[in-house]
Amino acid sequence: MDVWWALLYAMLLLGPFLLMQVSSTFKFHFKIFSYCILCLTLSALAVPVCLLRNGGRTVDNMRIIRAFVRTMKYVYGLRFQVKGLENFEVDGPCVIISNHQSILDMMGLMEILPDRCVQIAKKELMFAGSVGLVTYLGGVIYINRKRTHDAKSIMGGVAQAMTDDNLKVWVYPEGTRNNSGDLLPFKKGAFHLALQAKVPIIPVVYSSFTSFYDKKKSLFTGGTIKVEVLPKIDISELQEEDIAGLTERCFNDMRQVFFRLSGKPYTPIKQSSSRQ
Ligand SMILES: CCCCC/C=C\C/C=C\CCCCCCCC(=O)SCCNC(=O)CCNC(=O)[C@H](O)C(C)(C)COP(=O)(O)OP(=O)(O)OC[C@H]1O[C@@H](n2cnc3c(N)ncnc32)[C@H](O)[C@@H]1OP(=O)(O)O
Ligand SMILES: CCCCCCCC/C=C\CCCCCCCC(=O)OC[C@@H](O)COP(=O)(O)O
Repeated sequence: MDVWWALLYAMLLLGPFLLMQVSSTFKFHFKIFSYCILCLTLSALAVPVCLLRNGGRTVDNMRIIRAFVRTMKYVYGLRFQVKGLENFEVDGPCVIISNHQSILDMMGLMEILPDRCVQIAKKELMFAGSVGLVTYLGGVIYINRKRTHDAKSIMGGVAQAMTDDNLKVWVYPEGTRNNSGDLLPFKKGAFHLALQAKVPIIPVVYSSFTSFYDKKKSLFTGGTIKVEVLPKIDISELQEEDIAGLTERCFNDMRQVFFRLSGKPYTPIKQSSSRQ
């Protein structure tokens, strides 16, 4: 009999806790699901607007996509505090690099996206229904990350297009989403691209999402994201052999700003020693 009483007490004590856990996990997944549905719906609305305004695949469609995506932050209670936007005022093309934490980054990207700017994306995005179609219409450049050789040759073509069509290119040098509260070591594609196109690099840093968005804790609430556009880095004097140093410099500079914006103490590490 005592065992039954003990079980009853345990259920009464643990029940609400378990229910809360289940409901917070459910709420998290529901919010992510709703985000995807919203992206698919807005993309489906944006596609005909892009086609009617600009006829087909062109970077001019990015202005339309940007206008649609900028409305999404209100749905999720996100605010952006942006500093250094004047650093985007460069004459002609450039490579923009930024940290990548989650699919929510699309809102931060579109919040500050300069005109005539396309992004480098994994090719899988092309098959994401209306989202894939709208990214195609906006001029997004797709790469196959599993085939380094193909990715490199596509990036080579991009360097030429940047100067021919006066394009800015946005690259996530971490190469994947990373919500760990730190930066992943940078891949080198963005730096080769800047050197091949002979254009400056503009780093952009977003503060850590972990206080309001954390997959492991099923946390997704509203919050403020601090964004800083850093001064351009001139690469005109650099050669191929300087790429490792340039990558390291950008990684360290951005990591330092990332920790400052996220209100966390900075501890230096070497990008090469943090490679996985
Ligand atoms: C209307 C409502 C809409 C709703 C919302 C929807 C969408 C919004 C619309 C539009 C926005 C779309 C935004 C999409 C964002 C998507 C983000 C992503 O998909 S991130 C993932 C894809 N991106 C990347 O991977 C970019 C970063 N990666 C790289 O740059 C890589 O370097 C690489 C080119 C992919 C190669 O990968 P690898 O793993 O092999 O990298 P390494 O850096 O280790 O390089 C190996 C070796 O090669 C040398 N190298 C690299 N690049 C080059 C080059 N271009 N030329 C010559 N050599 C190169 C490098 O130096 C290494 O050699 P070594 O070690 O000797 O130095
Ligand atoms: C009929 C087909 C239906 C397909 C349904 C697809 C569902 C997806 C719908 C909406 C997703 C909205 C995502 C917005 C764009 C996100 C871009 C992005 O952040 O990609 C992640 C990529 O940077 C890195 O990928 P990994 O972290 O390496 O993985």
